[in-house]
Amino acid sequence: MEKIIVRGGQRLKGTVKVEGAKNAVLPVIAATLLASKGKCEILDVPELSDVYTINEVLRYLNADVEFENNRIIVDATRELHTEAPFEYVRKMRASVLVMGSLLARNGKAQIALPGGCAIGSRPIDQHLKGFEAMGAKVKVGNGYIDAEVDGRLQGAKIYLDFPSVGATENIMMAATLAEGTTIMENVAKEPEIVDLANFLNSMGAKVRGAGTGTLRIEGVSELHGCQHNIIPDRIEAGTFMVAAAITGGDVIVEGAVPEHSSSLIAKMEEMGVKFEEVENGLRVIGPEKLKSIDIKTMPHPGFPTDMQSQMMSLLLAAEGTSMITETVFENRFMHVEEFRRMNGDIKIEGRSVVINGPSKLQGAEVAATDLRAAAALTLAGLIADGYTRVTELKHLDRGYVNFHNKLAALGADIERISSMEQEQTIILEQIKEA
Ligand SMILES: CC(=O)N[C@H]1[C@@H](OP(=O)(O)OP(=O)(O)OC[C@H]2O[C@@H](n3ccc(=O)[nH]c3=O)[C@H](O)[C@@H]2O)O[C@H](CO)[C@@H](O)[C@@H]1O
Ligand SMILES: C=C(OP(=O)(O)O)C(=O)O
Repeated sequence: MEKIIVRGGQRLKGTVKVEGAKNAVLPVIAATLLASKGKCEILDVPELSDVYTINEVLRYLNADVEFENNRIIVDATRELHTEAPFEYVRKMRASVLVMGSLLARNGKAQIALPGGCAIGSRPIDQHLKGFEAMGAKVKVGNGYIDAEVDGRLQGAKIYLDFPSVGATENIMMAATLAEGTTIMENVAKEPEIVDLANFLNSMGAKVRGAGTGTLRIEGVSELHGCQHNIIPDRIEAGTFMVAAAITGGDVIVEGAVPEHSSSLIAKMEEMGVKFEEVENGLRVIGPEKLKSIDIKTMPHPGFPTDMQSQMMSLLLAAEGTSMITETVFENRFMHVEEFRRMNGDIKIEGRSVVINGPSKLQGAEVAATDLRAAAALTLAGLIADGYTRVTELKHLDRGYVNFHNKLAALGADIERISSMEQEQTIILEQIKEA
């Protein structure tokens, strides 16, 4: 079983470069299915397992996909198939994002029901409500969602009950080829929504209002290929900001876009972390003592749920009592038990956790419960006494490229092992040291 083994105590220093954003590239790849003419070229693509999975979904749907050197070329000009089966959707929920494109291109889509996951039940009712408003007939049965429209989708007025990122993206993609204008209200405002809208517009779509609460999409009759650079990953950037802060380090996070991380930066500044804008990124300087704060996760521009577990690591190191309230996902505290195994003083109270810091963290074997938890437990390991072993790295690989190597380059004492033999060598070293 693969593990990350990290020994705490090193102050991080140096420069780390962030990759293209996972949550931007997945919808952009799904949107390439809309191009019935020409190829799409996507640059700054991170080499993540999720990217390989969505590429497989596209190939299954009869598109050609080449992926090399952080560049993807998609040719989706042939007639497309209409089904995304469970074997892909189970691996990665974002596979449902092909539904809007398929409905718009083919008038038909069959997608396996995604089901729940480690962070909550994650229904897709808002996606389906949007497709129905545009004239699709949606049936759910035998583990599949079947959506079909007679002729073209029709522009509609759609109000989302919650600013869901996935529903905003899926409906926006479908609306680009609809007849007439679609107005979407209470939509998500994440930077990844803006990136997708920019990509669609480069393909010939007419999407206005991305980044605000209302989107206006004038349908066009066809879309073509184009070239697009993916925005930097604000969650990976934020994870390295926390790595710098938790170790009292001094790190330049190259590619970090301050406006994409303003809530995170504001909360870390409240804790005493210093930020300096530098060319191409942000310098992050950790203080000697971190102050406790309260956090509530919210849709953008509120505090991102995808940084909640990493901030939990940081708050474990802060002086005093902090509270984190999770409002986006109903079950995103699975990592709390793992932090407790490291001697973290955390209590769950409904949708909040109370953290009494600073905890004297101890190395332990801990299991990642989702991709951000994998990163967060590794961050805690950077300051824990002794060795921390993080398992279930398949989660980490969904969202981070070369995480351990990037931390090692900043001075962390960390390695990733893939065999019992390697682990035994490390245990022998530990025994010798003790
Ligand atoms: C690939 C991708 O971009 N993933 C991100 C995306 O996930 P995702 O797009 O799945 O997240 P949503 O914004 O849709 O979900 C937020 C909340 O809305 C609920 N909901 C959503 C849709 C729906 O039809 N009905 C409904 O009830 C969900 O169960 C959840 O509680 O945004 C999340 C919120 O910022 C991030 O944590 C994920 O990293
Ligand atoms: C929850 C996340 O992603 P996904 O929606 O792909 O599960 C995440 O990136 O933290």
